[in-house]
Amino acid sequence: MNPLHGLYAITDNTLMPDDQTLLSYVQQAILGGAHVIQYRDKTSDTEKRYRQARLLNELCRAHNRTFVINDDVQLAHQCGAHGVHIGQKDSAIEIARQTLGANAIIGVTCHDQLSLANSAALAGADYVAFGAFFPSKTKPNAKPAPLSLLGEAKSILSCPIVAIGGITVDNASQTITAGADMIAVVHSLFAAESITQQAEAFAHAFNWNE
Ligand SMILES: Cc1ncc(COP(=O)(O)OP(=O)(O)O)c(N)n1
Ligand SMILES: Cc1nc(C(=O)O)sc1CCOP(=O)(O)O
Ligand SMILES: [Mg+2]
Repeated sequence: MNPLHGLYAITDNTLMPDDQTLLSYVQQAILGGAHVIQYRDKTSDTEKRYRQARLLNELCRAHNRTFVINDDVQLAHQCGAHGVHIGQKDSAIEIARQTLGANAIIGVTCHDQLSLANSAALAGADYVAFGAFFPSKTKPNAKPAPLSLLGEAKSILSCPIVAIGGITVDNASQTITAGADMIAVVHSLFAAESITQQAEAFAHAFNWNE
């Protein structure tokens, strides 16, 4: 299994408010074919975040899935995650690398800007993320990005490319055809009636389009 390819599932502290729901939803996503899991909890409950990050790390390791923490380099280090996803206002890539080591996976948000992706790649990012490609229920104010950006990025970057923002089963193939190696999804996956079936549908989008 390519650890940086396919469906990239991002958790949500509103849709999955307690430990049991979080673990159950993520397990269903994994069974449906999610390759990468990101723990994204925007609360300031340090104790809960540490506990949940450790639980998810165990689950992902047991299923041989890539586990990444959003924003928090120290939490990624403490819970033993494979890596961290950092935005333009989060820690610097150099700090994340120093803290997590040479083998850690460091992903970087690049919004709609190739120049940010170039800088991130030069600084050692393992993947770059662009978005938002469609209106997002999770982040309604995310700046829009054009699909053409994915093809342009593919032609100049050698690291994997993530597409994010409002991705659904219906529009996923547009991002894959345009050049995305991974599609990062919150709402359309974790608010689905059957998370496993929805993850399968996203995973199939890669088989049909590559
Ligand atoms: C895979 C992926 N791509 C982009 C983001 C957004 O990161 P950021 O801009 O730091 O915003 P927050 O997620 O922290 O609100 C992401 N988390 N994951
Ligand atoms: C966390 C995040 N970052 C974005 C960006 O554009 O950088 S869009 C987004 C939310 C993704 O959730 P959904 O799949 O529900 O739209
Ligand atoms: Mg962030």
